[in-house]
Amino acid sequence: MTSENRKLVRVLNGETVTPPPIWLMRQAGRYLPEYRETRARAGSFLDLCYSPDFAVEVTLQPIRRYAFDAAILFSDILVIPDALKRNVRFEEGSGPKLDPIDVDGIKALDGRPVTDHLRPVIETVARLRRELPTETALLGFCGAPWTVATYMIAGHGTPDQAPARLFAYRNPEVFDALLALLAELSADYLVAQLDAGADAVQIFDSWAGVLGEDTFERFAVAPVRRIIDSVRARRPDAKIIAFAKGAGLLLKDYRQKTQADAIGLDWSVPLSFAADLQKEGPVQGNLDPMRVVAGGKALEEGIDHILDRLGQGPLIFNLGHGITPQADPAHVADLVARVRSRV
Ligand SMILES: Cc1c2[nH]c(c1CCC(=O)O)Cc1[nH]c(c(CCC(=O)O)c1C)Cc1[nH]c(c(CCC(=O)O)c1C)Cc1[nH]c(c(C)c1CCC(=O)O)C2
Repeated sequence: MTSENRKLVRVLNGETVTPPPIWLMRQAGRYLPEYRETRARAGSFLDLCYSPDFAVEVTLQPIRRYAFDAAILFSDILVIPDALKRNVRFEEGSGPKLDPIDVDGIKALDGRPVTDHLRPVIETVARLRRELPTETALLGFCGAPWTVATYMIAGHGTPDQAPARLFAYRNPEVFDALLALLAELSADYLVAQLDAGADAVQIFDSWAGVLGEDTFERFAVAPVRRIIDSVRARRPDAKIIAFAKGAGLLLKDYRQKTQADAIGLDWSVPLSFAADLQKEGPVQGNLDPMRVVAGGKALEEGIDHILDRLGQGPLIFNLGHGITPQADPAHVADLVARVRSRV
């Protein structure tokens, strides 16, 4: 089967596919016992990301169980800061840690080694395309510059990204230079993933929701547009999903301003607004991950609301954010069965 016949790609081309293709953000992860088992064998989380054998294995695990319509490359958005020598590590239970960067550190950043550093990830993409069922789409991804920058500045996750917001107000030019560098490196990285066999790529702006109107334009929209323009200058047919979590009303012209093919929606986006956004093109989302933890009626109602409101147009069924470790794998099977039983 060729790329354009895979269901996810058909939707990205504007087609309404019934039932809609489904995949879940973080579908390879700690809710699966087989993931926890492989993770324990691999060593550190980054060892897992940089070992094509292990990364291929964990990417395939949720496909074997649920036959999702897309596999997402197993890696992390923080491999770019890791390639920039920010000493990224993942400590059990406390999230990612990096060496925080300051003005001088940003001025000294050297992006040249990034491509070499990320070669194992590109190898994983190539192997996945060979090993996946032919009907399964393969998604690559990167973090959006704003979201990646928030971790680089603070050195860890924060509830509101206050350190990055403050840094950006105090050092606007240096901050713009950081976003521009991250955009350029991310575009090269996405082109490499597409060339290795990814059918489409997703740009994760998980922290877009802490921005105001003008900073959303400068820090979220402009750098994502820069990535997309740079990728399309080289790969005009590249299919791109942009996910700006928490952006609310600012999603209104996000697709048009970034030129993304599809936009990802978190669960706080009202379905009436989502239906308006869908008139302009494909949308992806937006089930509350807690409904998958709860299961039963809460899960069924959430699925049905989305399919009732968005099922008549181009839709990629997904969660509104990543699946959590507490999710019961049996509830995921229920979710997939219910989406697929709708005609
Ligand atoms: C912000 C962000 C990160 N990473 C990512 C984002 C954007 C999406 C989002 O908002 O969730 C993206 C990501 N991270 C991971 C993937 C793999 C593909 C997939 O979706 O299955 C993807 C696409 C694996 C992962 N990335 C991480 C895990 C868990 C680590 C482990 O196994 O110990 C996985 C499976 C670690 C990670 N990585 C990151 C954090 C904050 C954490 C710790 C929080 C947590 O533990 O859930 C940074």
